Amino acid sequence: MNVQSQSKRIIIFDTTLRDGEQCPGATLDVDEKLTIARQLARLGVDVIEAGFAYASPGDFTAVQKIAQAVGTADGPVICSLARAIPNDIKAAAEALKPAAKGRIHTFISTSDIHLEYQLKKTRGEVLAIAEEMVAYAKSFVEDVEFSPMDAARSDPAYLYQVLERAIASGATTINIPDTVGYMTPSEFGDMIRGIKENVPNVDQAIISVHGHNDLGLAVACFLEAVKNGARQLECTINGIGERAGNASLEELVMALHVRRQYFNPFLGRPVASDAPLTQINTQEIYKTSRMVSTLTGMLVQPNKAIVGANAFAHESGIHQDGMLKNRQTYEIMDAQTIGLTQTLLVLGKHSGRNAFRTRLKELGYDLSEQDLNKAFVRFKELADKKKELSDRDLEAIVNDEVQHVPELFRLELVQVSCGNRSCPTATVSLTTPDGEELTDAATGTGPVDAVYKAINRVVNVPNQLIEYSVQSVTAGIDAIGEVTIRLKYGGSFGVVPANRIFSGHAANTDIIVASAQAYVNALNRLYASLQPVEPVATPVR
Ligand SMILES: CC(=O)SCCNC(=O)CCNC(=O)[C@H](O)C(C)(C)COP(=O)(O)OP(=O)(O)OC[C@H]1O[C@@H](n2cnc3c(N)ncnc32)[C@H](O)[C@@H]1OP(=O)(O)O
Ligand SMILES: CC(C)C(=O)C(=O)O
Ligand SMILES: [Mg+2]
Repeated sequence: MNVQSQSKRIIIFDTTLRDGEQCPGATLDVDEKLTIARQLARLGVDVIEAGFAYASPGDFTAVQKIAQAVGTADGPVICSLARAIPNDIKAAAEALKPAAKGRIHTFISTSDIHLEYQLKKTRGEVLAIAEEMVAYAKSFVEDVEFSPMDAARSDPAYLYQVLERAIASGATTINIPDTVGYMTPSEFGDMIRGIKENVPNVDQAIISVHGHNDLGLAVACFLEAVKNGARQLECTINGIGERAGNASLEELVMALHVRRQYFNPFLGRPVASDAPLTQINTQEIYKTSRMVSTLTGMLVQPNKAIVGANAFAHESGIHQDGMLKNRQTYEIMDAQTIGLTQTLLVLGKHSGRNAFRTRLKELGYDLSEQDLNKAFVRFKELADKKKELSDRDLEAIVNDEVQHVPELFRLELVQVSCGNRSCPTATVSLTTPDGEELTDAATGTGPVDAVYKAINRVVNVPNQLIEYSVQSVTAGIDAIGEVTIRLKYGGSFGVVPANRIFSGHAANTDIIVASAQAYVNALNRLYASLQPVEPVATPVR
């Protein structure tokens, strides 16, 4: 059998639930592990290393439950780690029983430093243990993986010998770990080529790689390994794991996806083939990343490749301009490929007019060139003070700088009666655009609601209040209350874009008065925008 050369695709072995969980503070309970395992199956990983069954009763149960619930015939292989010790292997075999496809992953160190100080054993003793324990694991399951721990710092001649014996004893996957993240990519590639060339029975097993990110090189090492014959990659979601973490699944998968034509020849495929190199459903990547981050409490740094908050966000004007003209000017992947809805154009001090105009249009403002320039000056001034400008900031800029709304309706009087034993009632008087003073009253769920209902009876423009906020701008009992209102047009004249928001703003020591003024302010903007096409006015009493 020539297992290795038959494999024209890359097997993704996820160890988030084993090595990933080994990072300080990332401990998961059984249910959390099960939740992640289900998501890993949706993501399409080939193998889930569900835990280290011997390590604790909780890990045993987690491996067992995952084997039962996720390890179905058409699901992933479920794997448990085990030291090269009979009791570890027995526990792994027992926990994996419910899995349709179970794998025991047994390991023992091969570097002199580990042999001398950790295991206190000779090379000959470790060779014999490896051989014996692989055979023992094989007595339980067909699928056995063997790892010579700290392979990267092991004497190559000894490493070849151990691997040959492990394969002869039944290992179907030989996994080559850079346990301490020491190697450079070309050295790692050379190590894999050395194994291919010097382990006589290597074709009877899949060559796998496992690596850590102590020098930030794990993914780069793995890609060199693929070029030299590795066909299984052991990795974790968000790259979590022991110390600086493991090689990150999303980075590996997307590197192989985006650059598949570069990697094709190394897998014996035609260069131009567009067929995926892994069976990962890339659209599940972002969701899986969020889930792992939430459940482990391990935050993802914003500039993390693929899944960081900034991975598909652009702030600088030149990039945003390019993106708006053609996404490929500044992106090598489509955000949708990893399950995000879209690329983000973040408006900040580095942004330019094109992105500013585009976002305003999305918010329903189609400004003339002159107005746009005016608003843009204000935008840059504000952006110097704030890291990121929200849609609300943009609305405020346009409202203040561009739309000098005439005071069509003017608040003359607002009076409320409320308390714990009375129904909140408000009376308002407004001067209308025709100069007439109208008064009306209404009851509501509270004083502000009553005021707004009374104002609506006078103004008579259908609208939907979508935000009301009140904040104090000075300290103490006599603080000034600042009220901000956001509303949408609720009618059907068809002249106001459906997404257009009208904001109103007012400050007063009496928050009921501030609320009434802010509302009238927003209604004036809405009313003004309706005027040229359809005179709604003539308030009906
Ligand atoms: C590179 C890796 O990621 S390896 C996996 C690391 N993961 C973990 O260690 C998490 C789970 N571990 C545990 O829960 C515990 O360490 C246990 C249950 C496995 C063992 O606990 P203890 O019996 O108390 O041993 P302890 O952890 O103190 O020491 C490890 C022992 O295993 C031995 N050992 C380490 N690796 C191996 C191996 N691959 N095969 C055989 N023996 C090993 C060590 O030499 C040491 O033996 P000693 O006690 O005779 O000196
Ligand atoms: C158990 C082995 C594969 C490991 O995690 C390592 O060497 O880093
Ligand atoms: Mg590891």
